[in-house]
Amino acid sequence: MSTILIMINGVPGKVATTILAHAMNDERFTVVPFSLTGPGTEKTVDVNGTEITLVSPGERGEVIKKIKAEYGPFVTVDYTHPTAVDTNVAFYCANDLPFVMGTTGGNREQIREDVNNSSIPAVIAPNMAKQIVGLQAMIEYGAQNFPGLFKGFEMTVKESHQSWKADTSGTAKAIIRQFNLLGVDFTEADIDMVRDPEEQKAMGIPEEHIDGHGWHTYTLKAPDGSSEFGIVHNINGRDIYAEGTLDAATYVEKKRLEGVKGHCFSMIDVLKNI
Ligand SMILES: NC(=O)C1=CN([C@@H]2O[C@H](COP(=O)(O)OP(=O)(O)OC[C@H]3O[C@@H](n4cnc5c(N)ncnc54)[C@H](OP(=O)(O)O)[C@@H]3O)[C@@H](O)[C@H]2O)C=CC1
Ligand SMILES: O=C(O)C1=N[C@H](C(=O)O)C[C@H](O)C1
Repeated sequence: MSTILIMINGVPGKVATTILAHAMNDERFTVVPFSLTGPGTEKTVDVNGTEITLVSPGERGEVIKKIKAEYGPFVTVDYTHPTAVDTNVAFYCANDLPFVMGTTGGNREQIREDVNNSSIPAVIAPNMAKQIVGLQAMIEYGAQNFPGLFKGFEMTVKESHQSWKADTSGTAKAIIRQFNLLGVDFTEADIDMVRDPEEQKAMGIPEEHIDGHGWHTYTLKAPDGSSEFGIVHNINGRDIYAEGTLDAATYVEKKRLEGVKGHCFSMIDVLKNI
């Protein structure tokens, strides 16, 4: 059976490197040993004994032509930086690189429009952990079938991540949008973001995961105070994102082979079809 060629961008970043290590151990994939990265000065990095060549933003136009000529079609996975999302998507669309976008941030409407106007399929989602995607699907079902169910309820949202995270949680933003449809009055600005390690330790986040976690709590209180509902998803480390990301990569490859062009899929699409 032939394997799927995969290039993971954002190495030596934390999540990109984790996903790369998982892909190397997954018999469905062969890794393209290049990674489009940021302006850092490293030229190569060793990941589990494989040398990955890092391609800086200024070099990528030339290098990608050579990679395509040498390897043929491959799936691109992006775990880079919120400030890089818009230009990366424009680059993937312009160079016909079907992709999985795990990076949060950017202009989400614009990136969907870019894909819709391109010749490639893509999966775009702020969370690739399949159990969280399942939870999102349940909330979306509620929003579509019982709009206004939580009207008048008071919502609080707390999300905690490693101190250097560049943006507000993309997952929290996506879940809030569904709760808005369920009737809750809440905006992204109301999210309680925790980035202070001391506060995180006091919340019970294990010391070894202060530098890599995503803890989310959503609570809803009835207007008369008589009832309270809660949703919690607490993730330590980054391994949980690998399975969903790699399933999304197989999905994008399947869509490419089917000839799908200019279409954005979600992780809920992936979950339903894998
Ligand atoms: N969808 C999901 O399930 C998940 C999404 N995420 C998201 O993934 C993203 C990455 O997170 P994380 O690994 O923790 O971040 P890191 O800061 O550890 O890594 C980001 C990497 O991106 C690189 N980078 C910066 N600019 C560019 C550019 N223009 N093109 C390509 N690469 C660039 C950085 O390079 P340099 O050091 O040179 O700047 C760095 O290597 C975040 O948006 C995060 O929210 C995280 C977990 C799960
Ligand atoms: O930066 C992270 O770490 C994470 N980012 C995603 C988000 O912004 O929601 C997903 C997860 O929470 C981890």
